[in-house]
Amino acid sequence: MSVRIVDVCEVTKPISSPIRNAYIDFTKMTTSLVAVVTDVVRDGRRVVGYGFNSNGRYGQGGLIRERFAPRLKEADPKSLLDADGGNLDPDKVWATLMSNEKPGGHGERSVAVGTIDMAVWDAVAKIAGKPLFRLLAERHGLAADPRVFVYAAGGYYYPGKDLSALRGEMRGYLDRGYNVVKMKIGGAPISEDAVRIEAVLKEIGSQAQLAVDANGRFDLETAIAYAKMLRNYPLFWYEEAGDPLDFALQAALAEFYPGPMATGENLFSHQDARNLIRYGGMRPDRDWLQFDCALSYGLCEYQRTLAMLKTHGWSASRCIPHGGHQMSLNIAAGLGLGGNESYPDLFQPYGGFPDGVRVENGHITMPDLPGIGFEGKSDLYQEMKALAA
Ligand SMILES: O=C([O-])CC(=O)C(=O)O
Ligand SMILES: [Mg+2]
Repeated sequence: MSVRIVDVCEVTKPISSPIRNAYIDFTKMTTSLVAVVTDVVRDGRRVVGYGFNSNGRYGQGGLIRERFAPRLKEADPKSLLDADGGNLDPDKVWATLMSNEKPGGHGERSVAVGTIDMAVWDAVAKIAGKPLFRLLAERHGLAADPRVFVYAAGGYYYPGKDLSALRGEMRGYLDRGYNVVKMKIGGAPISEDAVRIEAVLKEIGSQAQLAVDANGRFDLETAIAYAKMLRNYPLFWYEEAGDPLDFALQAALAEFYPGPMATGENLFSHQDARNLIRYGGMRPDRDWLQFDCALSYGLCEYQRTLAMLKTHGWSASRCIPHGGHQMSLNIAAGLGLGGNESYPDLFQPYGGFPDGVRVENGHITMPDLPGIGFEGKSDLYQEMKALAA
């Protein structure tokens, strides 16, 4: 049996809402939805792999349609296959996507490639007839753990949102089974943010822990001022204080903030991730890494990032990716990450879990669906099917 990619389709979809973090609002946010259509038939249906990019970087239709999809469609189909020709080889597909691309400058193209890569892995696992997390665990000689820690991200600035609305939002997450919640900081004066944090801490009490996210807004002086305020609270983490590429700022901050810090969602290659590990002063015993494969060249690249972390003494369990998608849930369950982000009320239908999956004590259990599991989430699959089925 041979496998052939017969089409790569893309459509750009809105994931807009009036929310705001310290850096951007999401009133015009979009995502690319991609389908990699194969000529393989499973259970009477053509195998189609699906992917989309995480929130925050907009759709990548131009790059996908003009540069990356044509490379796959023009490639010799045999050059994309694994050793026995029975499935696609994601690394060979990745190398084809990245042919004639210079090193460095990892910007939008890492999002475009990450989106296609998600669809390729979905197709590969479906052709293998397995959930992606089981396929990944097998390939790495690991035991899959379908139980994955998830936390509820939200707490955005929103027109007219007062403290009681913020508290109500957080209460809603606790009611849905989460025990870690996240809110935005840095989009208001520090005194106001301190009041917001106190209000949330009062609401969640001992039922949950709070993480805060500055979205890269602060200069060193402000990051330190916040560190001095935040260190008075037992926070789950202090996220992305300064510019994602300002490793010196991140390293300096550790002197002022003994608690856990998190960053990495805006680093888009294993080389950028390596620079954070080399120069960012991140502490493998307490800090968290948030690289998101759907923004950073996909799972092929994420596996290189995990290998790099290992050589630097970091455990995969320190990774809790940004993005709230099922792709990272599979990586977490298959490769032993520390968990995954989730946005219970945002970016639908792309984020979240298959229908019927519930959060219990801050964890979900992955159902055994072939591929990434998108077919188990009916509102999402509806959009995917409309693109290609
Ligand atoms: O607001 C955003 O851009 C999303 C974000 O940082 C997160 O989920 O950590
Ligand atoms: Mg963040």
